Amino acid sequence: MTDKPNTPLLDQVSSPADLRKLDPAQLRQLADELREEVIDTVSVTGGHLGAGLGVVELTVALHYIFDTPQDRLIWDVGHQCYPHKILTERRDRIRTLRQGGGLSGFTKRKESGYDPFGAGHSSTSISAGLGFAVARDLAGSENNVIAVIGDGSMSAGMAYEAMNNAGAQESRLIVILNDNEMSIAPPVGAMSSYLARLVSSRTFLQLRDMGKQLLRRMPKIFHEPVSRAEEYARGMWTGGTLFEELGFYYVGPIDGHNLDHLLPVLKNVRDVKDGPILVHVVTQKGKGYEPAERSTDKYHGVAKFDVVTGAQVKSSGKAPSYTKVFAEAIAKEAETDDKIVTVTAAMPAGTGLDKFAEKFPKRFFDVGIAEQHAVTFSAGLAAEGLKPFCAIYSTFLQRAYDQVVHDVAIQGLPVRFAIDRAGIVGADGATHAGAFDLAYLSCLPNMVVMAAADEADLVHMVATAAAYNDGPIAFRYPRGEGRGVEMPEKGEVLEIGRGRVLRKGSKVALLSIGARLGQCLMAADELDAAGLSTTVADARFAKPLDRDLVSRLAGNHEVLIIVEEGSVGGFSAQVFDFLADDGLLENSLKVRSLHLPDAFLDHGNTEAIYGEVGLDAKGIVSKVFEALGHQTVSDFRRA
Ligand SMILES: Cc1ncc(C[n+]2csc(CCOP(=O)(O)OP(=O)(O)O)c2C)c(N)n1
Ligand SMILES: CC(=O)[C@@H](O)[C@H](O)COP(=O)(O)O
Ligand SMILES: [Mg+2]
Repeated sequence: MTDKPNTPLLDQVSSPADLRKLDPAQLRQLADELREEVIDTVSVTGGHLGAGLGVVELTVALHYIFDTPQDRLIWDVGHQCYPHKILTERRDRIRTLRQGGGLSGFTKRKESGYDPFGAGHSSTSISAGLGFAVARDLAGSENNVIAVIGDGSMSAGMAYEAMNNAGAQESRLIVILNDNEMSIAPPVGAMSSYLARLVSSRTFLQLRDMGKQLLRRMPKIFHEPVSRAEEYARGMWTGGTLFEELGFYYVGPIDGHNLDHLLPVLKNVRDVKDGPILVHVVTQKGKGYEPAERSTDKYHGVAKFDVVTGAQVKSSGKAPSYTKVFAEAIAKEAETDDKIVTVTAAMPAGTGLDKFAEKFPKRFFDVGIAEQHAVTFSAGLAAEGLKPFCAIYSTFLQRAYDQVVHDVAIQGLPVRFAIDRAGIVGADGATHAGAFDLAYLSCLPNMVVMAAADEADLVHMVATAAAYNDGPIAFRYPRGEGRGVEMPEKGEVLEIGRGRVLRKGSKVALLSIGARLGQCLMAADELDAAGLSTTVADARFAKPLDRDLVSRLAGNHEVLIIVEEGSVGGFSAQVFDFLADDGLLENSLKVRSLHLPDAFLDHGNTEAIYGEVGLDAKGIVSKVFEALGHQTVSDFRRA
């Protein structure tokens, strides 16, 4: 392709096929334009910025050297894939990123053939890549498989399980380790220190030692005359690393922003015909955008922002976020209880525990992206008499389910699970929605499960969890701001398994669990106004269920609506089970439940999603009329 004067190169490149027509000398300009496009886009959509900026050159080089989509390119987490989306036929929709009906903020199979594997959660790429590689071998195909994984994501067990398996297989798999010395926060752990040492200690000596061994696999670069760039690439072959011990060929470290280095190395790697290979690429998170480079989180995830100043749009801030309320409450409890310790799996800011860490550095543990370990580590702490608060997003706790069951619940250990982001999360979509915790925790013997109806209730639940020592206890709360209720001076210890009635009526009962309570109260206003006297109750506990409360609601009302921001099989299922067992469904009671549908909900505006699934006041009112056999309020009035 010829470079048209004054025409941005990016305008000529809508697919990797277009990209491959460019001269290598043009790729620098293309990368610069791509970076600008990413910044510009995220300034209007918000989203994950720093990670994508760090892999602009890598993205260009990968699509240039490899024959995507025939060659399978798998991005770990997928939060760094915006440059990839722009280059793979999605530039025209890039400004719909993370909006309802628009592009996902992560890789997604159903969105594009260039996304062979979807993600959102970390550390899956090597396992998936090995699956693709083995399937290719069984089919007798020749395509390459490339997994790109970050240094933070390398801390998770899955990555080691995958390397352990890949290192023992003959399958040809390319793993690119994108080392930017950052997770969301600065990375923690021995692996992170090891990578830092590896980067700073590479020497030519190791190279020569490994030369012979590599010769077998790398005939091309060692036998053919080489250009200066290839000479550089050759200079990067080293040995004796942890990765080599695991059976990988290790290449690197290389400067991931230097296309003159990336291109020949990737080309040579492409031409290796067997075995797993790991290319260690060093990049800078937030590269090329000064406000991101200089910020401590490298603009990992941002709201909409002003491109010139980097200033992000602030939230309306009417009420404190649940995360902040949790962070303050746990710090307060810890002041008077030195047994309290906190654990996060690489989300110190996301869970609010960074504030706890400032106050109690010795009682705070960031274990890296390692949810399974976080849970069992907490179990060990609890077994020795400490009071661990293990703060994990609902969606990420899914990864540690066996640890919750086997290491915590069966042994009845008093681990306190602070489950943030429970319910709809909006722009991150299905991979991050906290849909299932009520279902997967309430079915476990020995478990106490609470859900905060508002930010004041969350303070009480923190106090309750701190005081409860008889077994595991969990409390869930949603992403975002509270309802603006009055805050208590101090958390009050709640009676385990006891709900509360907020307003009393006689015809309709709304039994809410969690933060949809506000919508239930609004619905009750409407129902009362329509002549349907309405009770609103807050179950507070999904387990143990307040059977007395449920019996009273069932016995004294004509309609009972159960409202929860959770999946099928959650709180409603527990209530139905009890109603059926107790014979309470055998009278004239009309019971309905409002929960998340049996579907994975795509990303979008949170309020819009509530409307779509009927989990707002309007949906609750409609459900009541539906139960009474009327479609609308007017139908009801006419009847
Ligand atoms: C299982 C899981 N836990 C936590 C997260 C939240 N998370 C998303 S990206 C990220 C940091 C990843 O670091 P790294 O792989 O180095 O990528 P970088 O952002 O530095 O490019 C974390 C902790 C996640 N997506 N999945
Ligand atoms: C990619 C990822 O998993 C996280 O960055 C996540 O998007 C954070 O979500 P919150 O913004 O809710 O903390
Ligand atoms: Mg990183």
